[in-house]
Amino acid sequence: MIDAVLIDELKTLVEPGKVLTDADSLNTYGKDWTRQFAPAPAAIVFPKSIEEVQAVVRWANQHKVALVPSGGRTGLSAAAVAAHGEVVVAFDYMNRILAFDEVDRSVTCQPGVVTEQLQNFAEEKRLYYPVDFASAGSSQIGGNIGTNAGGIKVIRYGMTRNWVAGLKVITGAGELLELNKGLIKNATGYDLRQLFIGAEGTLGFVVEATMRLERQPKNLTAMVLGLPDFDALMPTLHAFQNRLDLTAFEFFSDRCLDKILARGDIPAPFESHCPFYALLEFEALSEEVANAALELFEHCVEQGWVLDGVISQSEQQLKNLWRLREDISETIAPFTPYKNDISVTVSRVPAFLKELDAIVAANYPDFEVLWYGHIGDGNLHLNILKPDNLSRDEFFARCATVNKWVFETVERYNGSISAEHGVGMTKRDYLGYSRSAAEIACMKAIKAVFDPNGIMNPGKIFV
Ligand SMILES: O=C(O)CC[C@@H](O)C(=O)O
Ligand SMILES: [Zn+2]
Repeated sequence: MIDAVLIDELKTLVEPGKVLTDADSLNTYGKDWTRQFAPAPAAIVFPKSIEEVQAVVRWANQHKVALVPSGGRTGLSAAAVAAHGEVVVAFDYMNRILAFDEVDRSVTCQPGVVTEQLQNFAEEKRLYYPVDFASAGSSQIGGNIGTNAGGIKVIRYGMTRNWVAGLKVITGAGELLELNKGLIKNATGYDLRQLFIGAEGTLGFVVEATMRLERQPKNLTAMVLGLPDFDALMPTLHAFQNRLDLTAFEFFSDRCLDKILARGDIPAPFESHCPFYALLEFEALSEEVANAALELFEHCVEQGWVLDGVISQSEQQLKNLWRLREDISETIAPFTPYKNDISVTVSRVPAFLKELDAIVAANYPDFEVLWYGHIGDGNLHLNILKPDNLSRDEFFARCATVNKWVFETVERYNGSISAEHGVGMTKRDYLGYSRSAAEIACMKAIKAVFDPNGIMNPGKIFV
């Protein structure tokens, strides 16, 4: 347990007022969006420089105090939750863009830079930061790197990992490492940068990141298609992918759409009611491309894969169509959803989905089950909504009993029990379904190298 003397010592390492211990701050900074674990940090510290982060980590080593990193707190796996008296290191005051290089097309950021801030900065430079998701307005670059954030454009641009050109980190041992230094080519042995991406702060803290930028997409155009069943999804994806370079291929069920439309602020895509919807996006670079999209639509209708559809004709329509998909997570949040974020290779999605849907239907006959996700990446989000008559604990306990069947299916399909939300505390006990015992032993050994005293976000990913 951390006593007042230790907290006073911590206060000397940062600027005045940058250690908070009031109940409100502990509650706010001690949790992420999972809301599944009660936050109980001992203090929140806000460093303003690399040197201050380093001093905090050294102090934590000296006194064996556990540290939890905190960014935009939009995570969905409880990786940034401090539930056991840890000190939370929040990067809100390290939120500046430090440098831009137009030749390298790179931008150097402090970890607290908000994703949207980077996206807007890139736009000002007539470039593009392509990692995007609904929480881009709050999530921070440090957290995106810690979780290797994915989102809605992965089919074309890949995960955050693809965009990290260099990192400065403070390891759990308190050392500053400068990893890869923005290079494209660097064949000098182990690429330690990659270890810190997706490590959920268990090896050290990212204190600076050089991110790559891309050319801006031109004339982005979205289509929302209504589909009769799951089976129509993959042939539709293949048909479009064969002729168009897609920037997104997402899907959601009618139940998701019902929840969105019930808000009353987003128009329905079209009148027909369909069991499933796909949202695809491409750059309409020429009339030929636009015509190809329409031909593909007609082809899919003829094949019986698509029942109805709409194509965006303006920037506003593009935005509205995207909201049908992007706003699902936030819209269903008040229904206390039980979440699963799973993936398999794209070719295995149809069989996998069928098996899972049967498991879910058999085990949750009285629950409302919502399917959506990044189907073009093989990534499904399964959300189960809590019925009013069940307590939160009862509901989560019932969902957890079915996890075993879901994860066994994931394992049989060589899939992942966490496609893009990370492991944190929510998936920790299930890691063995996706990683072998030998792999987990290697991961633990790696952690011991960078974090010999086990102070960096302990209890996340594995115990
Ligand atoms: O809340 C979820 O289950 C998914 C959130 C996010 O990854 C999304 O794709 O909308
Ligand atoms: Zn997602």
